[in-house]
Amino acid sequence: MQQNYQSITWQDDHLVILDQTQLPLREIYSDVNTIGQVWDAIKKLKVRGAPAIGIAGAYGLYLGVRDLESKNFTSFNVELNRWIEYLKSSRPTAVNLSWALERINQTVYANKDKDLEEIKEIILKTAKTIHDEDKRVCKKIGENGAELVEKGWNILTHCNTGGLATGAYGTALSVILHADDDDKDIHVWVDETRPLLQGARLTAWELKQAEIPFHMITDSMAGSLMKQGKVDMVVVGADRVTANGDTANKIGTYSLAVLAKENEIPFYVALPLSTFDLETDTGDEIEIEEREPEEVTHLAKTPITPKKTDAYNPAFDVTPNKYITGFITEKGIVEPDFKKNIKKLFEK
Ligand SMILES: CSC[C@H]1O[C@H](OP(=O)(O)O)[C@H](O)[C@@H]1O
Repeated sequence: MQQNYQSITWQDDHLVILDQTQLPLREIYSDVNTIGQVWDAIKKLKVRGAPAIGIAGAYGLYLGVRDLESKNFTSFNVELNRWIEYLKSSRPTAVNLSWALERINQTVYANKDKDLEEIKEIILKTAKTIHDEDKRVCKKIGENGAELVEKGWNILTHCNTGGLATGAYGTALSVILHADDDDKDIHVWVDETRPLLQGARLTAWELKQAEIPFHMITDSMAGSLMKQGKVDMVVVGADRVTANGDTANKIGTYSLAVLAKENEIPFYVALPLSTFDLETDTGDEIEIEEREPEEVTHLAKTPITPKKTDAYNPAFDVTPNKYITGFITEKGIVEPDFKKNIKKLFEK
């Protein structure tokens, strides 16, 4: 299976990103040369999707320290951690950003006695490793998840969780890509995913590229399709899964999970281990990003409400673990007891 596009590429001495705000109408690749441009790209969802945000943040940290002329490691480390907090402020919910930055921070500290220029190169090398690992991990997630899919199934998915949202292949969409590759003759119901329409704009674009049959639906149609027996499986991505399996994901995911339970439809969350947050016990503690009301009151910058209309715009919601059938990871399928079995994923 070939994906002939990359959401993020490191090219010589800078990042090149596929600007996801321009898809599906325009495929615009932009050069990103500074940490500020990385912060802006993440904030404006030019780069988006939990794993892709982590990868971009890792390269962004290198761009932030590359030209530092610190007197010693201590002053270098102060600047490094200042940039880590800066990058984290771009979007708080997806744990992959803080996971990637913390991994680099720990690698730097383990090499603190090295020459500062060598440490900078180690930061870039670690960013590239995180990027390459994500590609392999997402392929494995797809292979593991495809085994759950039966021939002829109709699969419903939400938001965008494909190669655009990761290093390659994706998470939930990787399951769909690999099920199709295994000749499972699937069909996909693609939630448009208001307000930013990641489903309509990005998942539709990726499924067209993969030549996988799908129908676009409005978010409000999902329940009725389930009730009619037209959905065999729901698979979504995640931005942060806590130690007990509570899952933060794109707004609208909770409603899908409740509807799936009501209609006895398997509901799976596909994610890399880097999206689990074992430091957080339950979903009640997850910070949910609130975005500008204009994303709700406007469509493609055209107002769809009367002037000065107030709007509430949480980017994510939290699905309690009781609504989740299982987690599809690169290490296999995780089933309840989630607290126990998620912990086992991380045991050596
Ligand atoms: C594999 S991407 C995970 C996750 O990220 C998306 O959010 P956003 O488009 O705001 O970055 C969505 O929640 C996906 O499920």
